[in-house]
Parts: sequence; structure tokens; C-alpha cells
Amino acid sequence: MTVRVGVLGATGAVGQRLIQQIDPHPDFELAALTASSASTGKSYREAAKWRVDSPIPEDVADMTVVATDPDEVPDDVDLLFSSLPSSVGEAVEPEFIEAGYVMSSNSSNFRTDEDIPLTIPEVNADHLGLIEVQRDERGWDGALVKNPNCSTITMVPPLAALDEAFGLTDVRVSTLQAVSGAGYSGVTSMEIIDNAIPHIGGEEKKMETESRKLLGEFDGAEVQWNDAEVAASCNRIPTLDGHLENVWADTAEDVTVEEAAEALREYPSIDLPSSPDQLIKVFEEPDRPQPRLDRNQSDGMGIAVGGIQETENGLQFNCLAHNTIRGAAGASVLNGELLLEEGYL
Ligand SMILES: NC(=O)C1=CN([C@@H]2O[C@H](COP(=O)(O)OP(=O)(O)OC[C@H]3O[C@@H](n4cnc5c(N)ncnc54)[C@H](OP(=O)(O)O)[C@@H]3O)[C@@H](O)[C@H]2O)C=CC1
Ligand SMILES: N[C@@H](CC(=O)OP(=O)(O)O)C(=O)O
Repeated sequence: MTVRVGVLGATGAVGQRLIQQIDPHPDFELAALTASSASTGKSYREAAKWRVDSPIPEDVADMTVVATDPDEVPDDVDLLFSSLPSSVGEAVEPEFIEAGYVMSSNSSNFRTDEDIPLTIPEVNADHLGLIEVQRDERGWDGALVKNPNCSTITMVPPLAALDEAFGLTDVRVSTLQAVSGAGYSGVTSMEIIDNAIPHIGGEEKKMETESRKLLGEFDGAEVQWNDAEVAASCNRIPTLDGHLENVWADTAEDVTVEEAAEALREYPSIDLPSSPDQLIKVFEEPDRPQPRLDRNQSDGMGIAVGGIQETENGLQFNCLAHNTIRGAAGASVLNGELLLEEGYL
């Protein structure tokens, strides 16, 4: 069965990555593209300043961009991907769900609302059951699932593996985030070249809250957030793609480097088209992972870990993922695949 899909915010940085992922997808067919009033009525080629590292798909380039309005999206579209600015998403996404659409959204609005599933399919696919709760509480016909913030996605699979094996108590993380995370006009070249910026607005709180929800237990009615304390410090550096993070994870049980590496390597993936066969790759070399060398492993959907060391209370390690693929567009597509697999489409 082919699922007809639409992309809201299709002309943006994440929207372009979504099109790159969806165009060759075995189960999804692009049927609607939306953006702001500045783009409405234009061909996608005209409206989107295409900046992705593969050619613009010709069939998509000729599609007409429509307004971000449920009346403008054909009724036979089964699934929407949203990559709208969060302020726009907050106002507009509920209108689509109320109109009956099922949506996989990358935007940060509603991520920590109690009845909204925030999922990384390899980690907490069962949280999708919150859709029944949101339908009961909000009277929605459609459904809304969110993927987390890109920095959060990078560290949570390794943390989930360690939590399952040894129990997490405290997590501290410091990030080195690529400029693509800020969008095309997010940081200027004069700001970032030969520089590092030790502040990314709102990012620390997102990492501290979203991670605890993702690592929480769903009991069929609500998610009990994980008790671990999480503290984050976020920094922008002049890499293009790939967020690198230094993590200190305190564990309830003693753990050696070898035991940690085994738990990470053996953490299971999920059988969905965009999920890698091996979710977490563990490097032995002390200077890996690195953004330029390791962000594209498993087509940008892999999580890389290295530099594992024992500490007084647990472990220290480095992790890396491609922020606009695993951290954004690929994460949304994977959630779309999960919605299909679980019968929501
Ligand atoms: N960049 C990244 O790495 C990541 C981004 N995100 C999140 O994804 C979302 C999109 O980010 P990004 O792609 O970088 O943003 P961009 O600014 O590049 O793109 C925004 C998109 O939304 C459209 N849009 C803007 N305003 C409106 C409006 N009022 N009504 C309808 N459509 C509108 C734009 O259309 P137009 O071209 O016509 O202006 C464009 O298609 C944000 O919520 C961001 O926080 C999450 C993780 C990573
Ligand atoms: N803030 C992230 C990207 C982003 O937009 O995240 P979010 O999806 O939480 O808004 C970064 O700068 O790298």
C-alpha cells in the first residue's frame, strides 16, 4: 500500500530534508507541499531555495506549493509531516488534526504535553499508545506524534541502552552543535567562523525535559517520566551538520568500559525502512566519532558513540548524530513508518 503524504513547511531547511527522504521512500508518495503566503502558488522549484546535498527531485520541483491550511490539502492525503516554525505549528497543527489528518511533526511545540507521544521508535515505540489518550481528551479524529529535539535524539538511544542495563541516576551533557540546527539564516558567517557560541536559546531545557519523557514508562494511560537528573550545556560550533555531545552518565550499578560497549552495541534496532540494522555504532578509536567523518553512517540515521571511560560514579562518553536527518527529517519519517506499521494510517 502506498501512503499519500504532505509536508507542511516544505520549503525550509528541514522541509527540504523531508523531501530528500520521502521522494525515494518505498511506502510514501508526495502529494502536497505547503509553506507561508510568500511561497503559495509558486512551483516548488521557485519557492524553495534548494540547498540539500542531492539534486532537487524533478517530479517534486514542478509541484505547486499551497497554503498551510487544511482546506488546501487534498482529502486523500493520509499522513502529514510538519516542519513549521514552532510558533506556527502551535496554532496550525491542531487545525489539521481536528480535520482528521494524522501528523508526524518535528516542530518543538507540544513535545512535553502529557497526551502527545514523543517517540524515537527504537527506544519508546510503545508511547504511541498515547494517541488513544489524546483522541479521548481532545476529541481529535486525527493523531499527532512528535519527534524530539535534535540534540536530545543524539544522546537518548545510548542513555536508554545504559539505563536498561545499569540504571541511570544522573546525566550531564555538553554539546557541540552544527550550524544547520539554527536553520539557514540562524547564525551569520560573521558570528560563527573562527568562533564558538556558548548559548542556544531554549535548547538546554529541551534536552533536560524531553530526555526524561522519552526514557519514561508508559502504563497505558500516562508516561511516568524517568527519575534521572539531566543537566545540559549547549554550544554552537562552525560544523555544517552533525551534533557531537560529551556525556557523563552516572549509573546505579558499577559498569566497566567493556560492559558499556557491549550494552550499546547490542541495543536493538527496529524493523522499519529508515532504521539502521545496528542503531549504535561504538568506536574503539579515542578520537571518534567526529562530525565530518561519522555523521552519514547508516544514511544519516545511525548514532555513533566513542571515548567511553569509567568515572567515579559511572561513565563518560561522546556521541554524535546527523542533526537534520536522524535529528529532524529522518526522525519524522521514521515516526511516519511507525504510524503505518501500528495501523494508524
Ligand atoms: N534546522 C534543524 O536542524 C532543525 C529544525 N527543527 C525544527 O523544525 C522546524 C523547521 O525548522 P527549519 O526548517 O530550520 O525552518 P525554516 O525557517 O528553514 O523553514 C520554515 C518553513 O515553514 C514555513 N513557514 C514559515 N512561516 C510560516 C507561516 N506563517 N505559515 C506557514 N508556513 C510558514 C516556511 O515557508 P516559506 O519558505 O514560505 O517562508 C518554511 O517552509 C522548526 O520548528 C525547528 O525548530 C528541529 C530540529 C532540527
Ligand atoms: N535548536 C536546535 C535545532 C532545533 O530547531 O531544535 P527544535 O526542534 O527543538 O526546535 C539546534 O539549534 O541545533
